[in-house]
Amino acid sequence: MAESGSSVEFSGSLTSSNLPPPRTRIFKIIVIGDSGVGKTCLTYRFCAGKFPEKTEATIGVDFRERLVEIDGEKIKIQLWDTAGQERFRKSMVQHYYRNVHAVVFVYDVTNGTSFRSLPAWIEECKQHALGSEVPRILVGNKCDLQDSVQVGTDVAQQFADTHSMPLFETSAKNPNSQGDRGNSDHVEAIFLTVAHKLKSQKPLVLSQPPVGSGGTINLSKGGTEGGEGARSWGCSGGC
Ligand SMILES: Nc1nc2c(ncn2[C@@H]2O[C@H](COP(=O)(O)OP(=O)(O)OP(=O)(O)O)[C@@H](O)[C@H]2O)c(=O)[nH]1
Repeated sequence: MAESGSSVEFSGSLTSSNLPPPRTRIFKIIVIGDSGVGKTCLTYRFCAGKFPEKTEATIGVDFRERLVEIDGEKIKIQLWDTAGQERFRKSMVQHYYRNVHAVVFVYDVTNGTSFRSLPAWIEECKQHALGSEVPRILVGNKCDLQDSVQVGTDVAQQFADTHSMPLFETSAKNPNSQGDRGNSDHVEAIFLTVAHKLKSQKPLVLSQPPVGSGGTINLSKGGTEGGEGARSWGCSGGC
């Protein structure tokens, strides 16, 4: 299959037997926020269908993907789980801000500092040409820890409105903890909502996640179990 931008020479007549298979669209969604807010758990929850038994701080970026079918079309949702710790992210930043279709900002409802960091994360996205024209959502995670909540829904909703983002409060650990959601999986609904929005916007097709021209893609990171298609990307040297 040709990569985007290259041409394919084709001779002979096109019949249903020699037509190339339809390409699967890939939506690249980056997940951003302070260290420990639950980005790995949320992405794992969506791609592997469960809460990971243990996680370690993400180094560089991990990506997980899941094939879904929306209105009869198979779509690959690729979630890029970025490192929250500055020391683990700076070499990779250029890589994960390329060809992004949507951004998910995450804070921890039990950690006011993670909420107050959001303007800085929004600013970093803007500096990489990801402003309000790119679909963005705000997720308040760890709602299962009801006795420790520091960031109320009203203040979060006000922030989301100011930045024209929908707000979702959820829990990667107990995704059914939202009373109004009954037995449905709230984490699932959040990412599928983003995918529906992207599908209606007919975004770019990517054949593969972009691999940086410089540096080494390092397929090693302990700690998290992989979801469907889970890979871990660390980058060393010249990234
Ligand atoms: N109670 C509860 N704990 C959670 C939830 N989501 C994540 N955690 C816990 O929070 C800790 C950090 O979760 P991670 O998913 O590794 O956080 P992260 O944002 O990926 O962190 P970095 O990789 O350092 O950026 C882990 O101990 C998780 O088990 C949740 O919804 N509820």
